Amino acid sequence: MVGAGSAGCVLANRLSADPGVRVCLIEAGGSDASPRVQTPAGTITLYKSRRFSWNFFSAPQPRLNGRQLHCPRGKALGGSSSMNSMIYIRGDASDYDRWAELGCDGWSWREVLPLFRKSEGNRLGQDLAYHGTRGELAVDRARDPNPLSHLFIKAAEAIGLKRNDDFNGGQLEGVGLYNLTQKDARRLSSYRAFVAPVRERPNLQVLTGCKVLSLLLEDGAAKGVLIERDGVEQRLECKREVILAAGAIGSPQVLLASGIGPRAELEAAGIEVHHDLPGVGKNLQDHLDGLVTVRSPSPLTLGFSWGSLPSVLLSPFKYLAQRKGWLTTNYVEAGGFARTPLAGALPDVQFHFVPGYRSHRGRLFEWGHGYAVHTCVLRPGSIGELRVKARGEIEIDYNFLADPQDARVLVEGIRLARRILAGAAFDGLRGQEMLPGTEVQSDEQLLAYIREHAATVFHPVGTCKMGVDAMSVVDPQLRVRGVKGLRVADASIMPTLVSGNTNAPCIMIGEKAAQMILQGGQAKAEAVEDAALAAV
Ligand SMILES: Cc1cc2nc3c(=O)[nH]c(=O)nc-3n(C[C@H](O)[C@H](O)[C@H](O)COP(=O)(O)OP(=O)(O)OC[C@H]3O[C@@H](n4cnc5c(N)ncnc54)[C@H](O)[C@@H]3O)c2cc1C
Repeated sequence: MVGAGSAGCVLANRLSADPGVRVCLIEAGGSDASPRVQTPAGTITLYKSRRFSWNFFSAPQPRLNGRQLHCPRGKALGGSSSMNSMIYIRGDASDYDRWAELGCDGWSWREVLPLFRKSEGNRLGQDLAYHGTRGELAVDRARDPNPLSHLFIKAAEAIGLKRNDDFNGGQLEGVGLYNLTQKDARRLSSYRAFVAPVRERPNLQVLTGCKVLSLLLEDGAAKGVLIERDGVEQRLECKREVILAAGAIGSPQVLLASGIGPRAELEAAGIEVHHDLPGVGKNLQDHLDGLVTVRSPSPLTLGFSWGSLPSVLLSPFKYLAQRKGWLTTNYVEAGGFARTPLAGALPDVQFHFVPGYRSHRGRLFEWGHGYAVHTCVLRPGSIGELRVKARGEIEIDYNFLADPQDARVLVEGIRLARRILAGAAFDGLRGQEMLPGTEVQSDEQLLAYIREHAATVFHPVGTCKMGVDAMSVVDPQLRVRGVKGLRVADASIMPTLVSGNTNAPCIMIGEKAAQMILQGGQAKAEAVEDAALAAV
């Protein structure tokens, strides 16, 4: 298995639970044993970390003033679940029903809900029709939410948005506190939930610091992988199958480097074509996001100032002694889903409220206080692609705003976010709006602002699309079309982007892949037994 991320870790757990299956989990990154990873508030120090992040940047985006957008992905045990903001959201039931309508049998909401429930260890007493309590993935609330997170909810209710105490309980729309993948105020990555507790299994081997360069292909079948460790290349062969779980950038990159992809592009990059599969790297989708950020005089908000110095200095002690205080925050404790005037029956934007100042200069830290709302386009129409370059390198082209409707939705979403922040709940806390800035009001001005400042909320998916059409890369059993012994199971297989954050859906994809592989193995064993009996 390639990649110990959100999907890879659950898959490694489920497969190795069968003593008859031997699993080798290969991860390019290293250990996750760092307070920056394990402490929720450490999350923002990871985005640009050279140790924990693949710091990808996109190709210049022509409709975003030629800017290259940052695309961090986790590079450590746990993958992106070791650097993400820990929000646990599944999306809308209709997301999965849409996959089924596109020909992905077995992936409708009714069929995937039991898999979400299986891995979940819900600690909030939420509706058992939707939630599991016995899974390894603890799901909790922020341990010590900032008072402003509650104010955001109050202000949103005041403009008519519904309160939602469970975004995963059958109704996405509304505002509330997010569920988080945390246990006792510590991050619970997919690695910590699913692999660390079973690492002693004799049939599970975990290799770190091993980058998979390409697949070993023989007679149209995957026989193993070529890895690089400490500058040395090595061949690892497998008996049964190779599973790529290297994420929406990593998995197509390995396929393309192995000569599996669009023929013309591979040839242009000087890569020998093993299998012409035109969909590899195509269908890239992500949530484009616009920020409203406001200064505040209040040291209640997260931020550095002389006023907040005592609480900042005390925070490590408060965390260690009580598991409370600043270090418990994931910075996006509250948010929700709303319909702009352009929406149909379903929400078209998601909010992430930050009870701290988000820099108007794109910095990680700024002196002083404030609060912010991120607003993203939930069901984007713009579709991008990954392109392979010489030496197998990848160019990420989101193609943002190719669909002009995305810009219109984002303009309306930012307006809605501003209306929330204008509410009485923030009176007394409100300072100057730094972005977009109060002078930015018309559609044209807001669009210009988006072009200059929009970013993503780090949810790339779809680059090894599951489906039954000519552009699909894997079939609904996640087998790579036209190559034997090879599957993909991670964010890349999503045919369409789900309406929400993507970690929980990736964990579900890992569960589903394991279920299909184990059932397939079972069916094969039974067929051999039947054949043997028939021969007697
Ligand atoms: C900063 C950030 C914040 C986010 N916040 C949230 C959030 O709050 N909630 C949420 O639901 N989602 C969030 N996401 C998104 C979510 O975490 C990801 O969509 C999800 O983790 C992806 O899972 P995956 O299994 O597809 O891949 P990953 O978890 O990215 O795993 C892929 C693994 O493969 C490894 N790998 C890649 N290439 C190779 C190779 N060639 N050889 C060996 N190993 C390789 C990587 O190092 C990585 O460990 C966030 C993402 C980021 C980056």
